[in-house]
Amino acid sequence: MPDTIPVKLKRLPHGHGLDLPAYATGGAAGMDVVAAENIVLRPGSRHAVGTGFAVAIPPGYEIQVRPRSGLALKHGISVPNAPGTIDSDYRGELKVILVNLSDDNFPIQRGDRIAQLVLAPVTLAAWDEVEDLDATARGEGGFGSTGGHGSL
Ligand SMILES: O=c1ccn([C@H]2C[C@H](O)[C@@H](COP(=O)(O)OP(=O)(O)OP(=O)(O)O)O2)c(=O)[nH]1
Repeated sequence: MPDTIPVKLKRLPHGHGLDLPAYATGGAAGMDVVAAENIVLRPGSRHAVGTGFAVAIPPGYEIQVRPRSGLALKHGISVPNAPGTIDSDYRGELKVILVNLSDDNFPIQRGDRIAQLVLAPVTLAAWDEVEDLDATARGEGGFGSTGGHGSL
């Protein structure tokens, strides 16, 4: 079993009675998180869905907000900013931005599992500004420079 990291969580008034984010299986990487509100997501629309809680993530970590594959595949419900970033110094309500990519209304009930949260370590970069970068075989090639999507 991986180590667990304590993360402080504060329920907000409208979050009382809801399930806390939880790992659905022993090997799950993400905790399923539930909606704290009822809403109908119309085709093509987006909404920042409240979860009813705020967190204090330890320094050196972030929480990533990721879509659930079942909702994406069956209903076209995704997280347009995936993975959403919850910073360790953020103290507001954790929200899940959802987008409805289907042609049908998608009703969300309070308590429905809408996304998953992954606690992840953060590595900070320190820029080292230089005049020249080391040469590589790729060079400036990118954005399809190695060919299309056919096999190599
Ligand atoms: O899916 C998300 C993404 C962000 N946040 C919260 C936590 C995060 O720490 C804060 C800021 O997010 P981000 O840095 O992605 O937003 P921004 O558009 O750059 O806004 P800001 O200028 O407030 O940083 O908003 C959420 O609750 N859910």
